[in-house]
Amino acid sequence: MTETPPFTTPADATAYAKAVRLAVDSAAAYYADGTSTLDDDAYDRLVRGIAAYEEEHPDEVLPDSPTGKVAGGAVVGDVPHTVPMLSLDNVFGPEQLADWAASLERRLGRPVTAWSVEPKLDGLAISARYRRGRLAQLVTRGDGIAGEDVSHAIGTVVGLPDRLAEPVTVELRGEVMMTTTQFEEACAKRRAHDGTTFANPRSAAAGTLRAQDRPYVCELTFFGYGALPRPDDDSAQAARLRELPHSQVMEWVAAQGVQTTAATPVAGIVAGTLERVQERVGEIAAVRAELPFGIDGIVIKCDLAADQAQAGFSSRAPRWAVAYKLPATEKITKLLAVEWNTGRTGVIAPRAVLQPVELDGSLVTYATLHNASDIARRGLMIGDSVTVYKAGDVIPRVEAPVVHLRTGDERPIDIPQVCPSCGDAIDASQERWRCVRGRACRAIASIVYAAGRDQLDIEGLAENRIRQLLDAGLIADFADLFFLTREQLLGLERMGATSTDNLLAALDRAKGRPLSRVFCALGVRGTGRSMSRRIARHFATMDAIRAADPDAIQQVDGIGPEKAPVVVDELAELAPLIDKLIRAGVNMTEPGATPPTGEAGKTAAGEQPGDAQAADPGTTAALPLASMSVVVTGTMTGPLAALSRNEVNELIERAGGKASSSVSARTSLLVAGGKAGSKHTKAQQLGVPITTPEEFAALVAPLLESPLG
Ligand SMILES: NC(=O)c1ccc[n+]([C@@H]2O[C@H](COP(=O)([O-])OP(=O)(O)OC[C@H]3O[C@@H](n4cnc5c(N)ncnc54)[C@H](O)[C@@H]3O)[C@@H](O)[C@H]2O)c1
Ligand SMILES: [Zn+2]
Repeated sequence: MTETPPFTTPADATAYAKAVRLAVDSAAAYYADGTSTLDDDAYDRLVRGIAAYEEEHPDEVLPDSPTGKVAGGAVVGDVPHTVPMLSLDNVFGPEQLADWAASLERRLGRPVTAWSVEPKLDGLAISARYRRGRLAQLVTRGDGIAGEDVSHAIGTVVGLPDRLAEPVTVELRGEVMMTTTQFEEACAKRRAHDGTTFANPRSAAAGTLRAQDRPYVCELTFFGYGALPRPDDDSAQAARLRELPHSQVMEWVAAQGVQTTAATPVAGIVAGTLERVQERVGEIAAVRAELPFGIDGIVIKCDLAADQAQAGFSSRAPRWAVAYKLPATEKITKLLAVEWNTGRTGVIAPRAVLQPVELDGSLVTYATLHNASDIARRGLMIGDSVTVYKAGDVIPRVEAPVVHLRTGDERPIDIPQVCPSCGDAIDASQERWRCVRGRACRAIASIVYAAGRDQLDIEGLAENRIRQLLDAGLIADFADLFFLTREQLLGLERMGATSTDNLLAALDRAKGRPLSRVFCALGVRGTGRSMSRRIARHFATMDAIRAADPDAIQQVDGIGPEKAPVVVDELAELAPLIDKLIRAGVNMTEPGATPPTGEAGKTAAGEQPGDAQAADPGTTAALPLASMSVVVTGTMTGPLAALSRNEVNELIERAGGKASSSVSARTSLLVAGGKAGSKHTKAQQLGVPITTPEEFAALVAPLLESPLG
């Protein structure tokens, strides 16, 4: 398997010239404001094709070819750099990394003593010139030899102080970027100003840094990755900075009050071996999706100044450093269609159908479009080229149309006038559209969900039977199931005495399920299985849940200020259904849980957040998985073999732990059964303890014996 993404070599001189033109134009647009018609992957493949052609036809190389040039030769500047600001060469996998290291060591004639491994921040390079400790000038990279003065941005860049701790004259180099929060704020400001947004954080940062006369100010972030004394500075301080290993230069930078990645989950490290380098690459890749800022790879450098000095530079990049590229999280593809679906709760949501595209290692065909006003705001059309983003476990989303790729054949997106499921009217009073029938619109879906194995687990109640009951007018929601009589059931077609008695018995068992299952069966928007368990454990009774206001609901782990009012509203809407369930004698308590203290009718638990959080003191701390975050993957064996994944998660939570679906640096334990895949690899990379299903069953043995409800 080759590690380099595929590329096409131009067939002849004409195709080569065309490719060079496209590359130069794209790079010019990319560095100006990020409006390139190519995504990074397509650009990189284009340039590799150009390079391959030039290797075969060295006498045909065009003067404006992007190969061997910083920024593809597409950018200029008028402020000369004291030391060139270069690009980085790329590797795409462990073999290429090993090849690169081997050729570097051949050049040095000795092994590299130590490697420094840092995240490759996805912003733009900047040179920050300090004079006697005061920030005097900001210069972009430009063509590497000279950049553009952007000193007007001084004061808007978090992490780049006006004054250093010491009155030194030094040039700091690093990346200017936008964190996720800064990007969202910037988009909101721009939307309020002219109705448009930025395509992505990188181009937002590029545009913001160069913009001089915007009526609104957007905040940026700086992370340092280098410090250079002036070439003519012969002070002891300057000599020291030139001789220190890169890792210690970075400590000095941080001590000056400048932000580095040291305080982030992807802090730079020093690695003694290439194996450790590769391991760190895996660790950084594993947490990428959870970082509050974008990275597009890992930078590997010789740590020692002597190694760097001896390795030197090519015209485009240092020979002592390389960028290990991670798979792209953003690509341009075609919007083929928009589907509108009415969900279980009556919400009508648009979904983008895309020309399939590989993002962060998986093939993406659908992406979320949020709602109708979002589509209008972005001005999307069918047939548009759109940028799509996906990283880790996030749901892929359409970011923006690439407007200048339009051909004129694009068509407006049809916005439904009636509910796509039942044809009734749409309630468009909120951003999130709903069928006026609400949950009743898709009653069948709600009932199938409620009867499912992870909710009420009503054995033998298949979808066609539910449809039959709905059509016969015997039920309208799932609470009605509990009022069905033997006679009513016997009166149905294909329903014999045995099936009837089995179903009635199954319904009787379902009435005794724990509150977590009953709550989950309600299908409250924004609460799935694990959230339902947390809510049930926190409040212990349905009465307590219903009495909670948004503040009180927010005491539950994972419910924020946005979700809390939705849960409260949903419960109000579901009140008749819940009342009916209570009348039917369905259990409304969570075994083993105690209601929050101070809970007496309508008490606002928000006034005593401390009390509310300490829901069941003492008891949880003694449980085998107290305060542990546990992830389960692969096929369960031994005592766990008979349990569904949801039941294993319930077991984890009964044992005091938190069941999670993805491995991160915060995971305490991975239970890995047969055929465990990427989660197992990720846990190994992160050093998360791994256990077998059998060992895990032994650990939670006392709780395994208790009934599953
Ligand atoms: N879409 C397009 O049309 C288009 C056009 C041109 C370039 N590009 C993209 O830009 C890339 C090449 O651009 P480039 O030369 O600006 O960057 P690069 O990928 O060659 O990397 C060099 C840059 O990495 C940055 N960097 C981040 N973290 C660093 C660290 N810890 N240490 C040192 N440097 C660090 C610095 O800004 C440095 O200038 C291409 O891979 C391509 O994907 C895209
Ligand atoms: Zn409807």
